[in-house]
Amino acid sequence: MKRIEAQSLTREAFAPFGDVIETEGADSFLINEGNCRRFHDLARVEAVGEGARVLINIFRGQPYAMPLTLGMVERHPLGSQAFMPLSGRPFLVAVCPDNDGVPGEPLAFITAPGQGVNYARNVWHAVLTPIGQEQDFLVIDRGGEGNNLEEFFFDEPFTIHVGENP
Ligand SMILES: NC(=O)N[C@@H](O)C(=O)O
Ligand code: NI
Repeated sequence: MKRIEAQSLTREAFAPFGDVIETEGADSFLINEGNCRRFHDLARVEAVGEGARVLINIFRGQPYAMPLTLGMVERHPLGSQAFMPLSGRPFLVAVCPDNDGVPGEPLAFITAPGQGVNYARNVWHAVLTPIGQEQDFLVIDRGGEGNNLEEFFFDEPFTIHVGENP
């Protein structure tokens, strides 16, 4: 199996796949008479198709063994999908470029505490991947009519490593 090393998550590196949700480097301004700072417009939410609406969910994810064996990625053709952890633990993110409907080699990222991600519509990604213990996430994605899930199974899985010396 081909080995993939997870890299630290940055807005720049993740930009082709969506948004990094974090306060660091974000536009912000004071509201509520100066008692609150609004970190503004952090990610682009998309919800298209018949009856499309934006859903706010909480996902309670179970941890995956590391290194991760990645055999399948998925995408949502009708909407974006954002994952914001409700605790400070890092989690694993994996995305793939699209080559005419077929995912290319994955890129893997380890989040820093306080970072979340928003997968842009139709971006190939691994399912929610907590590390080490159960973790809750606020998830914003698309509801409505139609099929919003496309899965791709790799002929040969990848192994994704976090923080090891290659
Ligand atoms: N299926 C579902 O709602 N979750 C996945 O889309 C995922 O990205 O974890
Ligand atoms: Ni998804």
